[in-house]
Amino acid sequence: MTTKVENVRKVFGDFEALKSVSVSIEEGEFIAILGPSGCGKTTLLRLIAGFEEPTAGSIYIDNNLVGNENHVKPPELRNIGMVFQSFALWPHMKIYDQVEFPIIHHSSTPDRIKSNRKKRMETVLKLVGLSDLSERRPNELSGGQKQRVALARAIAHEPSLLLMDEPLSSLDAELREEMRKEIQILHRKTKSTILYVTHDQGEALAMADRMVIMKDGAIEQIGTPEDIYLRPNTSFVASFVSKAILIPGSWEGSVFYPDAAPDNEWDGKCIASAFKENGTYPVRPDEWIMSKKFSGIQVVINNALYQGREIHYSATDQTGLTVNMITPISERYEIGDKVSIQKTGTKVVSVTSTTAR
Ligand SMILES: Nc1ncnc2c1ncn2[C@@H]1O[C@H](COP(=O)(O)OP(=O)(O)OP(=O)(O)O)[C@@H](O)[C@H]1O
Repeated sequence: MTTKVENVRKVFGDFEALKSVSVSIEEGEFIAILGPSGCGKTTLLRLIAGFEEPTAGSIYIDNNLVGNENHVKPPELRNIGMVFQSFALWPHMKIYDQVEFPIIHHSSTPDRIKSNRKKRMETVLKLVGLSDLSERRPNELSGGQKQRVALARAIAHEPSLLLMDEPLSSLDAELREEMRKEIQILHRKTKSTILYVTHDQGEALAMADRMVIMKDGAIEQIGTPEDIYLRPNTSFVASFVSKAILIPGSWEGSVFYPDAAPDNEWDGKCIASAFKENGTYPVRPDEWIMSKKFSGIQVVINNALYQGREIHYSATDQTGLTVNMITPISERYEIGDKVSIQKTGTKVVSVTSTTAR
């Protein structure tokens, strides 16, 4: 019962919004699609939903061909549920009727649900905590409650695939956090397959079983959150997801020598070949250590943001490269301080310095 996108291309006029995208989603998986604005996330979701026709390639849901350049099965005949960023609720309809709508009208709704409609409605409304509000209309609900109606409507007919397009983007930070948890609980309870579009890396890292990282209409990397965060395959994934900076230097096998501190040796066994080919090493802000006592890349601190448990420093090296660092609160430096920075795990070369604090 997988969903498969095979070599799907989508062209609008003379603009190629998707360039031969392929991805296979297993039953019950939570997949987050992450990428900058305009990279084709929504287009991919709309193609899977059946709102768009592929220019080339094929889409399969539950092993059935649902779309290619000659044939597009309409959304209501695909076994899917959808949640949009705008909620898309009908203003004059009671919550109960909104949630019941797909059970009655989707031809893919299983007969056991159609014939036990009342029971299913009780279950779904309870699952999203709306049992007491079902007689209300959308204008009588808060943002979070409306979001839950949209979720309930999307899952009521037990779709095999749930498509969510930035479903939390119109909620404030607190509600967003709460709804994130609810979606995760819902996923665990319903075991539905979820395709979740977002451009919030924290959200994707926290929620997904696997992440699909897109750029310019193509997939850059597919992997678990840990793979993507710790072992990016491309410069784009390293900087977009992990906020890594690419340090220039030279590679000898799996050892890296940064240009700015060539006596330092960085272990690069887990670094992808793309970085070895372009002579860089990706370092995340939390991977730096700073000191006046060891030899490393010399930088001058130009900004320090106190964040309670940690400090976010920004510093510039002699070439003008700006490095962002997150360090424990115990390490305090002033703006204008000259310090050495090294990647954690590097063999430390001590220097005798009278300026050491
Ligand atoms: N119907 C259309 N006609 C022409 N161009 C379109 C159409 N739909 C999308 N595009 C273009 O295709 C590209 C991908 O759009 P899409 O909405 O998929 O991006 P996105 O990654 O979801 O972006 P965002 O995060 O801003 O929602 C964009 O450049 C967009 O302008």
